[in-house]
Amino acid sequence: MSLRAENLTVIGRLANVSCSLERGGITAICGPNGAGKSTLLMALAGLLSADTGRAMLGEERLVSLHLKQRARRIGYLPQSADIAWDVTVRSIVELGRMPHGDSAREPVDTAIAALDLEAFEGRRALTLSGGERARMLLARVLAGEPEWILADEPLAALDIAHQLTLLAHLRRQADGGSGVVIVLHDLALARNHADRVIVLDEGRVAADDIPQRALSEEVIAKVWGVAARWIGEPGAQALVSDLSV
Ligand SMILES: Nc1ncnc2c1ncn2[C@@H]1O[C@H](COP(=O)(O)OP(=O)(O)OP(=O)(O)O)[C@@H](O)[C@H]1O
Repeated sequence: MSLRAENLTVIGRLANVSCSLERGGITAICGPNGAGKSTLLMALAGLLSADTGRAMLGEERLVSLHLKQRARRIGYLPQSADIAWDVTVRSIVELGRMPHGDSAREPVDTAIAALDLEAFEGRRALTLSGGERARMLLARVLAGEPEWILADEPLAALDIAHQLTLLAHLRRQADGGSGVVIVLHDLALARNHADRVIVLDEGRVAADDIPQRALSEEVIAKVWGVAARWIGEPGAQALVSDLSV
């Protein structure tokens, strides 16, 4: 069942954006600051109504889906999430089960293990570092076992080892049939790990393709205004830029 944006316009933020995503892969949304990435992700999560156009899950309009039903199918991780309660890490992860009305042990344990949080389970959530907190909040999303995982910059606060662990976990979710959509600023991570990349520029789709084409040196020069080139083996490439440009 596809997740789609159909001619979505949010005035001042997105202009006539269309895309159709299928489960079973990782899609990265990239673009400069203010390009509309978070706005598109929120619309695809059903959290924002468009001025014109619509976001659809299969044949249903996302904004008309019942909240609980939508939360069961789409797990959304915002860019910066504050924790309001002084409770344990495990209790926060268990909140991911709310749409199901249970606190089933197995998915909570799996999510905690996937994010390498076993040692923190009993800790008060408010005492975690930024990266640990980011892992906990993603574990909460995973505990809900949604069909779609939509995450806004989930790797930003993570060290390289946890970035790679998390990407491997998202890959397993995608291989298992989930749809994974992540906003990424790190173009090398997008190029090396996504199956597809949507590049936004000033609220419009500048590219929507396999990473090699969507993040070509030409697209990067046009959209980011940076002269950069890819080096290294396919799947393990780095982007180098000339600082004098
Ligand atoms: N609630 C809002 N009301 C009005 N304008 C907004 C609102 N949220 C974001 N914008 C504007 O919409 C545009 C797109 O914002 P958005 O957060 O989607 O960009 P982004 O690509 O995710 O940026 P970044 O990389 O900086 O996180 C920006 O110009 C932003 O200032």
